[in-house]
Amino acid sequence: MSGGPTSAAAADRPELAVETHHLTKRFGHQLAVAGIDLAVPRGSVFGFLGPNGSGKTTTIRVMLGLARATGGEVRVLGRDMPHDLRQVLPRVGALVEGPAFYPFLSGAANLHRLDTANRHAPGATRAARVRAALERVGLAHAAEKKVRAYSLGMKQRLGLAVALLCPRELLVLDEPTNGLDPQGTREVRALVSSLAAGGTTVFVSSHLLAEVEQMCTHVGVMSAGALVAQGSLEDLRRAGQARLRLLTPDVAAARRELARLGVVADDVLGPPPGADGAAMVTAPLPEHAPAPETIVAGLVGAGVRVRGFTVAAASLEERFVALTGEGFDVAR
Ligand SMILES: Nc1ncnc2c1ncn2[C@@H]1O[C@H](COP(=O)(O)OP(=O)(O)OP(=O)(O)O)[C@@H](O)[C@H]1O
Repeated sequence: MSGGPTSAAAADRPELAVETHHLTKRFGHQLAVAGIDLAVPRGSVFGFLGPNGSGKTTTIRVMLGLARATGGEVRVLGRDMPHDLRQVLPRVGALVEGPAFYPFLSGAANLHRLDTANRHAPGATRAARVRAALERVGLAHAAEKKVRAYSLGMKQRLGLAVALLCPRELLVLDEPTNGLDPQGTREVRALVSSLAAGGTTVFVSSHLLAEVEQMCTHVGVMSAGALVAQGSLEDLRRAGQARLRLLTPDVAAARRELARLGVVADDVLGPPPGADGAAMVTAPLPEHAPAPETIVAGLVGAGVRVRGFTVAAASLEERFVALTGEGFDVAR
């Protein structure tokens, strides 16, 4: 089942591991995914970031052929989904909503069972692959333990091990650190990095900005079913508006001078403790604002006593809050 119009269209963008066009999913009247155009570069670690209920899992389920789109197109590894599901799925490892394990079987026995069900997996190497997958997720010591005695974090790791049983071109991980303690979270991050270093594209959803910042090269931001931003982490950082912070006792004069320079200050917060009557004036810097040294010169020239002055790029968090109107949980 190769060739045809599907492959021809996909060949237009062979650099993408996942590509969607106007992908839409409705549940009755509810629009869960609102016409999104995802572009996941091959070789990237793509963080699919968004608050709970923003449509991440639904998108992933449609990508993997677990749910049908209401409209739009999905291509995974250059092929049409769900049309080419049988060709695509053996090349994709997925951890979505935790696979069902038999509680009365050991972790290793569960992996054996699942691997046997995969007709693309060579039986001769099964035992070695199961061992290696358990080692990679740090479960070698619990290989023979029954899954009913596993903690939530251990089950999550076992789910990851399933995705690692065979080499894959693309790994799709839905909230892989859910249920893991900080140590487990670090290990998953390291695992994702080592997989990416080996050339696997990793698509990982998360509601934790800090997590995405630490392990991803690219990010797509979902908000209420819409993809509100997408690109490399660097691009998104650059797109954030810089902010000026000025510590001065001459607030009114500072605001006037800033306005003259085209910079509109935010409302001033109370004076910081011990700042000797000075207050912090902050302002977003428009794209064509004068250079910081010009602003300082203007302020000094207008008689403003400048006790502190910084210009800092917006943090990714500020950028995302601006995009989604919501805060993200920040992993500590
Ligand atoms: N099977 C379903 N039937 C009806 N509504 C659904 C169904 N699955 C998801 N939804 C709704 O679609 C919206 C998107 O849900 P989805 O699970 O994709 O979000 P999410 O970003 O993955 O959130 P979470 O991190 O909480 O899983 C939600 O409002 C949800 O209630």
